[in-house]
Amino acid sequence: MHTERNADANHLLSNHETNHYHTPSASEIFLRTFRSGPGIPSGPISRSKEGESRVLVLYTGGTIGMMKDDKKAYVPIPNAFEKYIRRIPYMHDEEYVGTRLSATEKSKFLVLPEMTDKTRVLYHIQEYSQLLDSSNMAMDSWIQIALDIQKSYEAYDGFVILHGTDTLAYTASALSFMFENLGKTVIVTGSQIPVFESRSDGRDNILGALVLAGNYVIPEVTVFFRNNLFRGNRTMKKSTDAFFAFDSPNMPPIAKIGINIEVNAQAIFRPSTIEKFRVHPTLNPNVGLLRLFPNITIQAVRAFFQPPIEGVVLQTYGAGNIPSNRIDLMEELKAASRRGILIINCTQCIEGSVCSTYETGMILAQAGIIPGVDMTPEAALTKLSYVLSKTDWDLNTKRELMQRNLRGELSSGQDGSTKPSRMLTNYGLITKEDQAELESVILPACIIQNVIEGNIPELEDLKNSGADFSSENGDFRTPLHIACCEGNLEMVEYLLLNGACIHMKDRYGITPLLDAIHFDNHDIIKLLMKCGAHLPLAHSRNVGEELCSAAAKGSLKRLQSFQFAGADLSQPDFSGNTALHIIYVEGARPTQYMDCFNKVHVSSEMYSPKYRSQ
Ligand SMILES: NC(=O)C[C@H](N)C(=O)O
Repeated sequence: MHTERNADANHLLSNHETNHYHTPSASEIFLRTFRSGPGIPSGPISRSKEGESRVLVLYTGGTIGMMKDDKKAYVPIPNAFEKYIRRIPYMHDEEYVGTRLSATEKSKFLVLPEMTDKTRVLYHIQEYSQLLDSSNMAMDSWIQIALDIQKSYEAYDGFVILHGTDTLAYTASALSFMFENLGKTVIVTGSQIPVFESRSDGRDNILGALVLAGNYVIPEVTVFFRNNLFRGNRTMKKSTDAFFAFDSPNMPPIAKIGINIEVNAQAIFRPSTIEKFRVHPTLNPNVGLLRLFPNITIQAVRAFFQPPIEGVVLQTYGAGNIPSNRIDLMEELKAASRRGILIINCTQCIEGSVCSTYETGMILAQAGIIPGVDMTPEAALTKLSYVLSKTDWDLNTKRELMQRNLRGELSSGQDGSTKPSRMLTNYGLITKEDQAELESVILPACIIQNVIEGNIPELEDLKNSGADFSSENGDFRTPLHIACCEGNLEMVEYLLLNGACIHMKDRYGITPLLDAIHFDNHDIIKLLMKCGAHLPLAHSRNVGEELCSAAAKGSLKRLQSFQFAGADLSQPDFSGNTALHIIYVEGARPTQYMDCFNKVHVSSEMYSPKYRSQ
């Protein structure tokens, strides 16, 4: 859109090309620097990050690990997958393991070789005792996967689920609902040809999934297939034999792997609550998918709506239409809805949404059938199963939630368009091209500046312009890192409610929680803990060092910071001393610190000089 200001800016720019005496304005400097300045690469830049990330791979079965049995049919083979992967040099760096990992870690972890990506990805493959073709998987399998991730949630940075492709879209959709307040990356992948065969898509799929899960915080259940990362509850299996077997027809991929990894930050479904991650471990099995077809008999429909059914996804024609001349059918649907059965209207088309454009669609909405918008049948069915299993929600709440966008599974009416921020407009940078080129450079810097200044109204404006509050600066530091150092509790709360991820690490492996600890911002530490922040496990030795150093300096405040962050205060430093030893040696009265240590088992041994001298 051209406005007067924009016209001014263009005028200034064209003037500049002809007028040598013109002094460039700030907007021109921005444009010249970032639009065509030398040395500005066109794609994302690879930056290296210190340290390692840990990914848990849950291997549930599927073609990826199958071989042919004596009847020449593919079946999953136990205890073969990891052995095979360990022998592939691009999947496992034996040398690194030999020199860097402890004896117990060596047998547990595989490690990806050094790449241009940010961290070394260590991964542990947990093979299920009963490997399944995904056609044999059902709700109990989804619950088991969810609980396994919950059990290991704090020990890993990200999760990869190896799964058969046939029912993968159901599993990914179900997990997306069962994971409440998810803060880490969960990727489901599989393959069309087993990894053991020379021409397999499985090796690339697992490699890509590991690189993404180990380097990016994408707090969603996603599906990685053939270089594309899709939102899990938007996916469907679209091909029985192509390597490009999955697609998300109503949503572009969240990330694409090519020479560069391109993550579409705008597409990520960000957190907007201050709550800890938890798993909702039950699902209601009394749900079904009913696909209409011309001449469907009323007996078939009636049989479908018999108890114990509680929820039905009705797959209708086109934009959500049903034969309006079938009075018997409409009466049956109305009666079922009156009995409290939730009926969701989803299209049989692969792409698009249901709406009330036609009389044949409008009658369904009028009969109390819930519009499923653009949900896939897999998403609608698993969402129904999740919603119906909530015992503390009444029927109206369940009806309402089926229409609400819970995990990015349906388009909520906003077209995703953004308006230019006041800041860019003030500089006259308001054309679409200006925005696109500059937002990746200017918006993150503006966010950080406003975070430092505590300017929430300005951040609101930037948010409406599409600013991403999880964006990283050159050192991978996010607005939340900065706010935690600044000690502005209100700002931290604002960021957490508006898409900031608590688990993002900067170049040196520092999380926002560690920043809040280093600045002894106790209220912020408590708020982050409420949101599910935790100390990185790989940091435990350093925590011992820091505790001892705090004790040596007599910093009760720092010890309390670690206490509020859930640290084990009896953790030793590299020489085996604990903070309590140091306090004792320094001659401070231990009672002064007792409030901090009351949860620590203080044995007389821990005080003894004998222990200290070891
Ligand atoms: N490609 C595959 O993984 C198909 C297999 N039948 C499964 O779903 O387990």
